[in-house]
Amino acid sequence: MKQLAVGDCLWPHVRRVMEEERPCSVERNIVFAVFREEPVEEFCGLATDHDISKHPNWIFADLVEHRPMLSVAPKLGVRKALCLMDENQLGALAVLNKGQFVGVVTRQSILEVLLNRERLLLKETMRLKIAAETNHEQTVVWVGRLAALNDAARSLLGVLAHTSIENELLQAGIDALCNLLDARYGAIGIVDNVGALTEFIYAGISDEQAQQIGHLPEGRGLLGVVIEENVSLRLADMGKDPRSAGFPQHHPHMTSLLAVPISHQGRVYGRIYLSDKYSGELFTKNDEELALSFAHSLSLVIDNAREIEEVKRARQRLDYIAHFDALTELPNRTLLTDRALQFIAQAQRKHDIIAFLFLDLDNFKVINDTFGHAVGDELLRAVAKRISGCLREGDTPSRMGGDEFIIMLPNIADSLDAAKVAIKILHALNEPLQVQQHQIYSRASIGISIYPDNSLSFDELLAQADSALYHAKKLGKNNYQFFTPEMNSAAQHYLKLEHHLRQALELEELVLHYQPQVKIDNGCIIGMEALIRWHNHAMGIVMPDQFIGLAEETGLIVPIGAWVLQTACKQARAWQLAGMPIRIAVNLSGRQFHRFQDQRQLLDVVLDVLKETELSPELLELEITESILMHKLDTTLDTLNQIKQLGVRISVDDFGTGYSSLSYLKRFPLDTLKIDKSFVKDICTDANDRAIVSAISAMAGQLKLELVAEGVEDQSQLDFLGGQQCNYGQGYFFSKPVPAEQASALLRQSVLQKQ
Ligand SMILES: Nc1nc2c(ncn2[C@@H]2O[C@@H]3COP(=O)(O)O[C@H]4[C@@H](O)[C@H](n5cnc6c(=O)[nH]c(N)nc65)O[C@@H]4COP(=O)(O)O[C@H]3[C@H]2O)c(=O)[nH]1
Repeated sequence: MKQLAVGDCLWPHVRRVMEEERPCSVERNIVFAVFREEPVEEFCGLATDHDISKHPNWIFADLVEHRPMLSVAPKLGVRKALCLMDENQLGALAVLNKGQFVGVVTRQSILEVLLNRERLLLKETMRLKIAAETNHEQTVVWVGRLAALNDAARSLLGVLAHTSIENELLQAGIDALCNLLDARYGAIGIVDNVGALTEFIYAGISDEQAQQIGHLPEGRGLLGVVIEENVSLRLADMGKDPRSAGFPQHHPHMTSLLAVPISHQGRVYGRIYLSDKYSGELFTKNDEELALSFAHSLSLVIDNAREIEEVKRARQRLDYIAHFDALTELPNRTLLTDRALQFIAQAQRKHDIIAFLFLDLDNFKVINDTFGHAVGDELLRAVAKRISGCLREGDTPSRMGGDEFIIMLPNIADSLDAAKVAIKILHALNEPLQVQQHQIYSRASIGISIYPDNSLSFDELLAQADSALYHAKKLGKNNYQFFTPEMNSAAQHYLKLEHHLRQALELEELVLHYQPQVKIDNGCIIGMEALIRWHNHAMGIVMPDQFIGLAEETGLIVPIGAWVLQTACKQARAWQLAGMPIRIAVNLSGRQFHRFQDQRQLLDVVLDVLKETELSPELLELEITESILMHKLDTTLDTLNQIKQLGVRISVDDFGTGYSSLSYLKRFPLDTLKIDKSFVKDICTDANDRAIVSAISAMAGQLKLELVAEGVEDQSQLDFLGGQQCNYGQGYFFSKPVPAEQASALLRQSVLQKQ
């Protein structure tokens, strides 16, 4: 027979993943082939379910990094591959052909192919046996074949002896043995150190029967004798043997029995039994030898597997000690360094930002001296927990020793995010910790460095975070500092803004200004856009561009947005009652829209406001951006349709600057497009802008959408727009956004002009 090569034994359960992915739910026996994006899908290693269960928080890049990168060619013989796996304590090897990933070979995939081969050989032998009964000459051939079969079985078992024990393999083993010896029933039972049955692999009986039999304690009946006395039994009618009393009653009736212990050097690991040949013949001495040979190999497998298990556990322990801090169970400096170097390498390609926070407790020495080391240790554990509770899943908190912790935040949007995490940690540590019977305040200081702004080198970044920490301590402790003064002042400004914005609604610092939207051919006002202004007592007037983003990030956009809607509708209702019914346009930002939408609130808020202010729905226009439309398409469409059904108008703001998919214009229930002011600005000098505005005008005309040109500042722009199918304009040429009173005056004037 042809020698088996690894290419013939590829494992079918292989999943391709990218190195930055994080394993989620892991099915047993899946092997992950890990690739990196550049150079084009380069194979970088394997990760198994075992690796993942050892390090559940690692991304694939971490897992691959800590596993020997071994690969074999498809033509390599299976024995060599098995030796390689044993030598390196690996359950799977990558198969590469000229550097290209072909697949994965595992112990089990090799053994399954071997067993299949054996089954084929067995079938062939049976065929020959039948032939031999009719043709005497064939007997010689059959004997030769049987010897070959025994050889094959031995070599298979020899291989088995080098592998770990797997239920599927035991199943294949008992099936092959039953076939080989023509037995109706058979089972392998493995017991643990205290004699309890841990595995029960059977053939010829139902699962239900097996369940009842498999749960019975060992040490009873004939099979108990085999284990307790470490002897084989070969009986013509087991019912006649008085020792069979207590044999599992749920088993189908058995007459002849062959039972052998699975033992090695006096230690019994279990037993194999076979019973009732189909032919009605009794088990022979030869049968017993074959079963014993199988049992012997199996005992080597189990012996080996238990030893490997012990070594593995010891290795895992060592691995853990090498990478984790024993006191807090956080990663230690070694693991942090490993991860940081990986993230930095990745960040170089992806232009990510990484923050390193160096944290040191402000009063640890005093606490240690006052309450003793046991309390100190417990405090450090509690602090580690508090720090971890402030972080996201991908962040790495680590302990350097003493009361020093380093926290790595990969993938932050900007350095301000690091400041926010630092504040969160400081707040968390400002709450007292209950350690034994003591309530302890353990405040901290934090120094922050940022990759790549401060440095590209990990060592330098740590030194910078340390020096920032020193600065924070000098400034009076319980605070954080960046390595550079610019970052500190940017963070301070941002936090000041946030602090004030949180109070802006309550202190009634927000007001709306209104900017007219004008019909180009007669100059009459047809609507007003509500634009928010913030008059802060300390900072003066703050424009929306400076704080809407912050409001979105902090979630303050929800109450602020509701206030804008309410105030604008109230004003529009007042104008309606004063005989000047015009449309009021209110901006909805992306976060505001989707945050509302997630909570199924947007529709409710609009309904409530319309009810409360009694404004006619057709006088309200919600301005949304193209990006809102492109996000969560289906739910967005639903929400907009519901809003539309109320009679409220919908317009697309800053049209032309967002995603250029035009298909949504047809799908969504839109009324108005607002051409972005950047196109209008150079309309008289830039032929491209002119072409864009003409195209948008023609398209809006075809789709029966109203068109408003934003940012109209002079007559020449207006003249050009007048020549297009653009009926409405908005901009400084007509009026800047003005407070409500001035807007009312403009409206009255417009009404008079109309009359
Ligand atoms: N250069 C120039 N600019 C003109 C002209 N005419 C109007 N503008 C300005 O262009 C902006 C138009 O508003 P937007 O595109 O909705 O852009 C708005 C909108 O996206 C957002 N915003 C304003 N108020 C709110 C609000 O209540 N809620 C939300 N979510 N966003 C708002 O802030 C952005 C900026 O608002 P503002 O600073 O008021 O700036 C306004 C307006 O003052 C002109 O002729 N030339």
